[in-house]
Amino acid sequence: MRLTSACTAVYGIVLDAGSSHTSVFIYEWPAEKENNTGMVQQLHTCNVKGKGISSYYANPDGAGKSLHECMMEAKNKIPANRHSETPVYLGATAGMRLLKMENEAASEKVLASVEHSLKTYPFSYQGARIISGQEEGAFGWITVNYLSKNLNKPTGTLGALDLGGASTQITFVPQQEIESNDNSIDFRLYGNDYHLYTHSFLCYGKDQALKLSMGMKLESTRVADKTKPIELRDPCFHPGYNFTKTAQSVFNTPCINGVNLPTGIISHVGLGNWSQCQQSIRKVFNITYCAYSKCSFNGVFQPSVDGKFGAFSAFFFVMDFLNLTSDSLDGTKQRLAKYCSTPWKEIVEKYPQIKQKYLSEYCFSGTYILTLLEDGYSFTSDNWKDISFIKKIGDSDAGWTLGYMLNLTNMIPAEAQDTPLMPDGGYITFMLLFTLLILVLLLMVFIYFRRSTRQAQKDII
Ligand SMILES: Nc1ccn([C@@H]2O[C@H](COP(=O)(O)OP(=O)(O)OP(=O)(O)O)[C@@H](O)[C@H]2O)c(=O)n1
Ligand SMILES: [Ca+2]
Repeated sequence: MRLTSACTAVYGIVLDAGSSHTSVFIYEWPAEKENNTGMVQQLHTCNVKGKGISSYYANPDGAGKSLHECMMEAKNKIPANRHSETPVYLGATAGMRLLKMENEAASEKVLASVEHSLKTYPFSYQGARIISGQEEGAFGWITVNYLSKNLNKPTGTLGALDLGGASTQITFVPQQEIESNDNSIDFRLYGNDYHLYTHSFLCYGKDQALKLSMGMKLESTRVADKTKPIELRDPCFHPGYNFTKTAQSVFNTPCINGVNLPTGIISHVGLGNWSQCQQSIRKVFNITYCAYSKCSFNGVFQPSVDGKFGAFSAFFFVMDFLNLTSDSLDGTKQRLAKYCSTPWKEIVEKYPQIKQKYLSEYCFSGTYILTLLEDGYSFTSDNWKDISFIKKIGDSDAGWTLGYMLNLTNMIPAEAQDTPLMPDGGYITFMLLFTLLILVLLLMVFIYFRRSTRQAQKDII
């Protein structure tokens, strides 16, 4: 959507360099209203072709080059006279966090490549960096609350649930004390103090969770004949699904280590059994230890979920594809069970336009989402309705990028502002009309006095 107001528009660009892909977001706002909640809007978004920047670890130059088409689109969308003042930020998330863990030099080369590329465009380059999981969670929360115009009102806030390919974030204002400093973030925005709980689970995005889960299923498999493919009988894939994959393609991740995994060819065979699938997914959440009064999983403190939540990114993509964005928890389980047991052949016939790689994973992904929300975060059938699966709020995508830009451009003041710092469009119009009215009145008074003076002169004559 383009702003129609006559006042000058200001622009900002944020690149979301995710584990699975990069998106370029262009934001626009009227110069005079920058301190109001909900004023910044998404003008345009462009999906970079190909995979995320971390996939260029062996060919770092390719990472920078991959951004070209979308950056040219940005050049065309933003008026040329605003280019030099438009800030560009790139934030990389879990894919680059994992690459940094695995090969720091390679991650630096990839960042240098995107930096070099972004500096070739006529915008104001402001940096390319790996953002922390805490930032990712907190800025996602700011985005959804800014867009819902919750921030300068006394109303409750919206919790934020973000599911990516390689990590997942949960952020909300809890009722109870935050027992761990790592999970606590404080903000003062528009004169209100916010005490947030946030956690980012690296390796628990949906692509890495699939690898974890497949790895666990194979861990116990004894390989008798190394020349034969190892059979992985998987309840999370449709009956009739049968593909061979290299072990390398599945287990090439620092999220899986120290386990005795096969190296050759895997024959991945679907069983289509939802309840067994859920059982297998539960194993990726370690709930055996907790040093706090309460934990989600893997020993991470989590207070009870409270209030309403917006669940975006892959939470939305998957639940929207499965048509499960507005069911009860029980209804969701039943429909998911039916979907998982549908033969692979039928699924392929029903969705010929969707890439089979993605199509094959929706049963796993839907079950993973359900298990993460119910067993991991402790949502129940009572508060399931408090989760809204969303892509956008108004015209802007829910995600961390908008919050990140608002923060870096100092667009959210800590204190509430009663009077506008700069007169806005309405104020100027009002003052013009008021001045005009005074002038007309003065003119009328002047004409009246002249007439009555002349009449008085005539009367004397
Ligand atoms: N229309 C779409 C878009 C994406 N995906 C999938 O959703 C997952 C996560 O996508 P996204 O939220 O874009 O993750 P990233 O930002 O790339 O990953 P991360 O945040 O972990 O860095 C990926 O498996 C992707 O293939 C999907 O199923 N349907
Ligand atoms: Ca993401």
